[in-house]
Amino acid sequence: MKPFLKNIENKSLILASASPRRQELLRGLEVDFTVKALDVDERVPADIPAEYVAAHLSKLKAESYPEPLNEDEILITADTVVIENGHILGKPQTEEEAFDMLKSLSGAVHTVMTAVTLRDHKRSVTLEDQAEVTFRFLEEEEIWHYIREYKPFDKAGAYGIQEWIGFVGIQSIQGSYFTVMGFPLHLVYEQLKKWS
Ligand SMILES: Cc1cn([C@H]2C[C@H](O)[C@@H](COP(=O)(O)OP(=O)(O)OP(=O)(O)O)O2)c(=O)[nH]c1=O
Repeated sequence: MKPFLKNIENKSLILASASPRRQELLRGLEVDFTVKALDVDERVPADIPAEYVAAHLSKLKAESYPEPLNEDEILITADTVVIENGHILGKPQTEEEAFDMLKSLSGAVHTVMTAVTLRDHKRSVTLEDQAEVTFRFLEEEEIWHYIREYKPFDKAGAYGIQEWIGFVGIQSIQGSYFTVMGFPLHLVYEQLKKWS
């Protein structure tokens, strides 16, 4: 297939992300890329307001890339946070923590923010997007089924919109599905289109 984006044909895209969802979604833009996993300490200073955390961490991931970028390379990093009542819900560490997170999201609206940073040898841009997600009321048995069968310990807020709990539990979203899943493709595409 001939890709639509011609201006980046001679570029080497590097997705610095361990997330299989981001890899799957970036493939959808008809671009070739390599994947490098980064080891970044994602603890955030307590004084950063919740709405700035995704941008902060996506920039930090881009800055942590260990090698200088060649002229033809474009680095892409991202971060997703779930904000519930002004508080960040990160990745749950235990089943109990996952249960508490999903219980707090049940029957309520929360915000998902994803930031993406694109960096080349001379510039860096961070783009942000957010979506409002409404969960219907979740029964405790439904929450436990999801945690035990799907083990959402690698997901912010303890859920994946692209999995069972998303199918049965999400009543509506306002914003991009892909932003909730962790990678706002339309923003990445628009930025790649501008860069050559
Ligand atoms: C809310 C939500 C999050 N997620 C995922 C996206 C992210 O992978 C993860 C949030 O953690 P992140 O820290 O954004 O990403 P990551 O650690 O998985 O990968 P990396 O830092 O290497 O890029 O939660 C879903 O898959 N579906 C969802 O509905």
